[in-house]
Amino acid sequence: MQQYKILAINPGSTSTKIAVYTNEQPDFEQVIRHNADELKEFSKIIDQYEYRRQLVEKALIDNNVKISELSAVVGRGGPLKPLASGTYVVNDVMVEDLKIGVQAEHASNLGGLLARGIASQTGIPAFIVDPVSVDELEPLARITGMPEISRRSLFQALNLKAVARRVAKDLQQDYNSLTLIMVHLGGGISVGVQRGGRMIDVTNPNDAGPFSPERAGCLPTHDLVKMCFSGNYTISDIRKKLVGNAGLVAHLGTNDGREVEKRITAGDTKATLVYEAMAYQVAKEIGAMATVVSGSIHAIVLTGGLAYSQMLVKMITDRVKFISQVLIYPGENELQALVEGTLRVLRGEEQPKIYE
Ligand SMILES: Nc1ncnc2c1ncn2[C@@H]1O[C@H](COP(=O)(O)OP(=O)(O)O)[C@@H](O)[C@H]1O
Ligand SMILES: CCCC(=O)OP(=O)(O)O
Repeated sequence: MQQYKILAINPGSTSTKIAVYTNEQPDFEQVIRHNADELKEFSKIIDQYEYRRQLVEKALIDNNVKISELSAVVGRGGPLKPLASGTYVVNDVMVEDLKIGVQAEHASNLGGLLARGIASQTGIPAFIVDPVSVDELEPLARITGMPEISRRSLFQALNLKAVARRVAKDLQQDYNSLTLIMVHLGGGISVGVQRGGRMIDVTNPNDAGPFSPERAGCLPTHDLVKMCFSGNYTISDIRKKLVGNAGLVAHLGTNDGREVEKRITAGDTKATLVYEAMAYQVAKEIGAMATVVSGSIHAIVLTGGLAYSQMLVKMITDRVKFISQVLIYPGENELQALVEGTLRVLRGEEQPKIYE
């Protein structure tokens, strides 16, 4: 079998996760942490490019990997224009959109740029896989009660698509024949319904659905508008109150599910109420997504870091198990998903897509 060596890069707000795989086998995985003081000097996320590139290249040297040995480099894709699921070549048009943050500023915009920057040194291909702007929404799912505002498809597509493939394999079913409710339980939470290989409805973790460890989720609109016009907050304050300083962080001062569970076990009633409320909102959204496909579902799938939590998983499962079986795939496995998407293209199992 041909051997492919692939560097995968997943930039997050406080870390850059990297891995080198030979085919499906990891040679090494490393989390490079960026402390808040180091990041403070960059006014925009995009300005961190050079700083993060140098750290990735140092990690390759530390792990005895030469760029010249690599077959391809792949990065997590950011909020680009709405696009179909798949593996994309990082081309000039994409580079421009990643630089300007065409739908939003997000650390994942650095993924394609870092992949291209490193790959171009030896002329190997650079890819992204299932960026957060994968958009397969049905027309019905886009409409709101305010014609000027449509619902947008932004979610943890990379993990949810990879896990849906794994579920199909484990159930020995064709990926395109399954109807699944897919739930990413991470720092942000998204709940979607995938039918025929397409995520036909999904909540954007940054402005809808359940609250999460660090995001506010769906809010009563009038109260939010009143807060925005109160004169007490800048736009940046409000953004932080919605994403970053919201959810468990706002209620309990931590974004760590393990810490919350320690408090619950020690008898902290506030922690219990807030954690249960988060599970309640996730379950309610799963119920809503079940109506999208009239209840005809093969499985509800829970994934992401919080799916490691037996306590949270039980709280959710107790409320939704009447709908369908609940399958648990803990972790976010994004580096592996990037490598899998790249291998499908290098092996000719899938055509690479071109971003326009
Ligand atoms: N064993 C566990 N029990 C409870 N919570 C956990 C556990 N492992 C991870 N988490 C929580 O999962 C969340 C992070 O999930 P993850 O999918 O890694 O998020 P993201 O990639 O969005 O930052 C954090 O709140 C973390 O505390
Ligand atoms: C922008 C939507 C996807 C998202 O929220 O991803 P993270 O949870 O990784 O920030």
